[in-house]
Amino acid sequence: MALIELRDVAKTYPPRRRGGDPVRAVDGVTLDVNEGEILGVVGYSGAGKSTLARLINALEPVTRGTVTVAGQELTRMSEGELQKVRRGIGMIFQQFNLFHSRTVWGNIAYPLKVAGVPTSQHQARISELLHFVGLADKAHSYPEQLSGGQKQRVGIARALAASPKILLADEATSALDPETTQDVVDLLRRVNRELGVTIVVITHEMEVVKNLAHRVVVMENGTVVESGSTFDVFADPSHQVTQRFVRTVVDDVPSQAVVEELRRRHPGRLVTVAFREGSVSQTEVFGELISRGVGFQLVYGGIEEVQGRTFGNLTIELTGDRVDEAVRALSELVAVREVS
Ligand SMILES: Nc1ncnc2c1ncn2[C@@H]1O[C@H](COP(=O)(O)OP(=O)(O)OP(=O)(O)O)[C@@H](O)[C@H]1O
Repeated sequence: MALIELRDVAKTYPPRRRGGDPVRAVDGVTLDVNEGEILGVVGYSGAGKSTLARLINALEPVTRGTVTVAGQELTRMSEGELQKVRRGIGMIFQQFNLFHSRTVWGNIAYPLKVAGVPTSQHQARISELLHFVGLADKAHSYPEQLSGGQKQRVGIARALAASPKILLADEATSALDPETTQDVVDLLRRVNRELGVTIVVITHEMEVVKNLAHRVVVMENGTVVESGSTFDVFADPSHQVTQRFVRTVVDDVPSQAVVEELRRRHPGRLVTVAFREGSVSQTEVFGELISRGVGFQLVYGGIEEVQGRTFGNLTIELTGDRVDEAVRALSELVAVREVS
């Protein structure tokens, strides 16, 4: 059984205007989050990602369907039981949501108090958390004295204070620069690997998903339009929304404007060849060309690495007498697209 299970979950809000239509923020989502995994939830603004997070951590009731966390179905729980579930789920946010009038120490102590951890145990726990997030020297600083990345580290320490099994990260890196984002991504990976915390990462940043998530779901208009392993989603995005997201970080297929430029400079036959680690190697593909005396030149594309496996699209200009025969042979081995 998955740690989090959503079955046909819907959340509808009342119309924004009198006489308007109800807002279907989440509209029939079924998904599992397995224990120990990092799931990326991707979608444009308004797709329903934050609403989904609020349904998972029981901040709001569903309109339809069921949410089950660690075997317990939320709709069947009393408010007291729901509070316990919420305590087992840490949250971090884009704007960090720290208490500005409290020190770093005070911010991390807060959830310990709420969880009823005796004050005598605070010192050891807070010190352990500060070391884990690399802020041992900032215990007595106030949030305004910290950088964005440091604030998010405090947010992570605070979210982990009561030892949750699940961490929900809602656009947690969206306010950070790329380098700081990578530091926070590295820290979240340690949270997952070293502490065994299951993480749901809600984001529109594909670089974060690529570097962090094991699996991805893509949302549009409250529904899941695509899901799969991070490798498969990046290597072979099928839905148009997914393709647009993936293109923000993987730009290995030439756009129409680039094709026109390539055509001007390369009179030979242009084809795009898709490579996937674990299937046919580049040596085999280029071997087919060489054995037929076909000239080739790489004119566009690149090879990416996701989850330790490589994939990519290479656009090649082919020249020589036996090009047609070579393209037929290549098509037996890999996906080949004509560039026109
Ligand atoms: N409390 C609410 N009352 C009414 N409508 C809401 C409420 N919360 C969200 N919505 C609407 O539900 C839809 C989904 O919103 P949601 O915030 O879940 O999307 P999102 O993918 O997280 O987008 P963003 O990244 O912009 O927050 C939007 O149309 C939003 O206006």
